[in-house]
Amino acid sequence: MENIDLVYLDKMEHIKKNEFDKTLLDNQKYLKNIMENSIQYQDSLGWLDISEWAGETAISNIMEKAERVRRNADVFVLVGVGGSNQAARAVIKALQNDNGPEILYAGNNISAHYVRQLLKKLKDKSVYINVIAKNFETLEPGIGFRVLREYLEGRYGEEANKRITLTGTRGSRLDEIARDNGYDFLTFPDNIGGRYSVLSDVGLFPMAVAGIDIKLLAQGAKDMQSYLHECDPKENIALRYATYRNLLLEKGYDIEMMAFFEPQLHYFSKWWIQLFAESEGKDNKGIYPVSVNYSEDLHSVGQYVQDGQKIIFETFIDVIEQNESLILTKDHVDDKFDYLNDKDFWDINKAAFEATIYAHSDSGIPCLKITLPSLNEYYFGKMFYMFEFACYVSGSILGVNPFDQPGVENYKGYMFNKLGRSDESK
Ligand SMILES: O=P(O)(O)OC[C@H]1O[C@](O)(CO)[C@@H](O)[C@@H]1O
Repeated sequence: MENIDLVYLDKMEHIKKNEFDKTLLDNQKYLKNIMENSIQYQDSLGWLDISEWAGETAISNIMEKAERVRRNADVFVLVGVGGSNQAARAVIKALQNDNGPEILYAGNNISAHYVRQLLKKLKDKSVYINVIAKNFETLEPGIGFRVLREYLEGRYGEEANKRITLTGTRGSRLDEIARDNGYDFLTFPDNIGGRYSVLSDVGLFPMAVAGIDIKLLAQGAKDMQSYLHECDPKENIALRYATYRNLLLEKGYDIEMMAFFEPQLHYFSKWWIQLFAESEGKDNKGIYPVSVNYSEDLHSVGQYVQDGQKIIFETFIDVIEQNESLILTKDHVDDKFDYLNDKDFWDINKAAFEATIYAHSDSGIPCLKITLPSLNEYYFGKMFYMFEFACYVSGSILGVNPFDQPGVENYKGYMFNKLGRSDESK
């Protein structure tokens, strides 16, 4: 199988070749530190070797449990927020085909309107849910679970417990609730934070329920792991990516914009945003990660990217293998689009991609291009592992702890006060 590739386009030479080579050499010390299993973040590195939580036994256990739900569910509701739902949602939204249960999402907002609409969608359907939360203190999944639990008990009575799977850390409140009520329980690994948890029960169980080939996804991640751990450091895509982005930050490029022309990648970019924002945005440091869904967003932020302040660099995802075809046929109306007759949407989209990256890099915007051989489970696995690894390297270069998120707690304190949470309910 081919690998993911990284190309850097920089017409104005913001980063000179010798500067890059020298910095890359210098940054190899961070890679070495990671490979030598630095003890610094030992309690957060359960994702680094995927065999710990996504080895063969784990995968077959997940598949067996998922098969029971797949056979019986019309609708499967994933209840979770942030690292607890983003990775599964990214893959399911991109790759799920028509067979298997419909996957819905709850516990990722506190909107009365959203939850009411969701409950309407469950009517007359066979409903199963999976609640995923590391500590089960976050408000969104907490009250999302309560609403759905009441709904399921109202509809199925004592049988409701067979329709509920909880994913939490061993010994957590969620674990106790599962034991007290006879719910199925999966493990949220203690040694993995939410945003790094895709290759564990957290990300893989909902994917398997949706019919995603999780074996292939784990294989992609495993191959990327071996490559990143064994390749020549000068070729290491994660080290190169981390080096480019930190050099660009030093030169005033404070915003990284992930850009793609396949809407299938929308939720993947949301996963990527959480990964880098929570890992690097601390101690008054970090690149601000955002994403754009081109070509649509060329008609909104495209103007700013091209002509606005030069504070943005773009990371394009270029999908190589054509995954669909739609030919524009000649039409009886003279709509002035005949120059596109017999052309495939795929090729028109590619032309838009090439024109955009040319126009942006030509006007001095530094552009990274990640070539993705195909949009399938295998390459999603590779991308997940590559970006997680790169985030660890990049956070180390930046000098921050890539595994905590102390800032998130701030607003929570004020919100809990407003809502009257007492110390006893902690
Ligand atoms: O799995 P939990 O504990 O509900 O946390 C969900 C998410 O909430 C956050 O703490 C942010 O509020 C993320 O870091 C995390 O992924």
